[in-house]
Amino acid sequence: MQDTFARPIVQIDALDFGYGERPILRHIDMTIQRGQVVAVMGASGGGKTTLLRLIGGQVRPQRGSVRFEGQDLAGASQDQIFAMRRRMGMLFQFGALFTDMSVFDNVAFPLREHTDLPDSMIRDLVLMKLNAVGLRGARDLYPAELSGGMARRVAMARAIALDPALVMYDEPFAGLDPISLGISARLIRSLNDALGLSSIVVSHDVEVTFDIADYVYILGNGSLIAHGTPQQMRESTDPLVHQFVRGEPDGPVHFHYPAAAIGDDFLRPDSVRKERA
Ligand SMILES: Nc1ncnc2c1ncn2[C@@H]1O[C@H](COP(=O)(O)OP(=O)(O)OP(=O)(O)O)[C@@H](O)[C@H]1O
Repeated sequence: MQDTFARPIVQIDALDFGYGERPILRHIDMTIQRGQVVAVMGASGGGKTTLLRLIGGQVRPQRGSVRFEGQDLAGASQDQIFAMRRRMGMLFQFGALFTDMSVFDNVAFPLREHTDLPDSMIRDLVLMKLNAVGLRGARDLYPAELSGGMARRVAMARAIALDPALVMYDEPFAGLDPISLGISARLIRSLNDALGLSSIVVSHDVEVTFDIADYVYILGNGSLIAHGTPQQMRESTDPLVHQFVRGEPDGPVHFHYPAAAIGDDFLRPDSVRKERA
């Protein structure tokens, strides 16, 4: 019993992954401890969403392993992967609610899809989840009638509908105003603690994410460049971490994708003529 609680919910070892020939993630080691909110951060296109897809078993590593609750996804059958996925709640970028369904039906959807529970029990479970995100009273509204922050909270209620062990949030704060952003962040933390979940939050918002995270992994150029507590990240003297934490435009990570010198691309009609010839 002791071991079950001590064992990390997700363990990633020496993982390499690429789409086709193109490497995306290199030699990733990561541990998500039970009960924690863990942030995965880093520059756009760095492979954060891909990492969530690897944990969800939607794609498989080329090398290394991903274990969920001790079970290696690589050796798992499709049925075992489906069973594992039922223990994971996912909230994708912008929540993606079904627009033709009410708030109630959106949250009921995974329960109707994955269980044989009677309607009366589904009703109670949906109202409990909506209550947890403060929207029990909004059950009959449709997504078009919700603010961005409310829609995000409905998506959270749906992500926890099946009582998952792990919830993965992909950019949960994207496009939210500062107040809704603060509410969503506090909610991720309080749902995690009240329901005994473990959470992974992919986000670009350093301040708010550091506020709620127990541990942070920072990805850069496909590799892990740093990990530690938010405090350790803030105090880091590593120039990459420093640039990331402070959102500085200049530093080891360049704003421009590698390109020819500006003088070679502009202001030289002769070179344009040469290219066209
Ligand atoms: N299905 C796919 N097939 C091929 N390449 C893909 C696929 N999905 C993503 N990529 C590429 O993999 C790289 C990593 O993408 P990913 O979405 O994981 O990054 P990210 O860190 O989540 O980015 P962002 O912060 O902008 O959402 C990107 O260059 C992207 O173009």
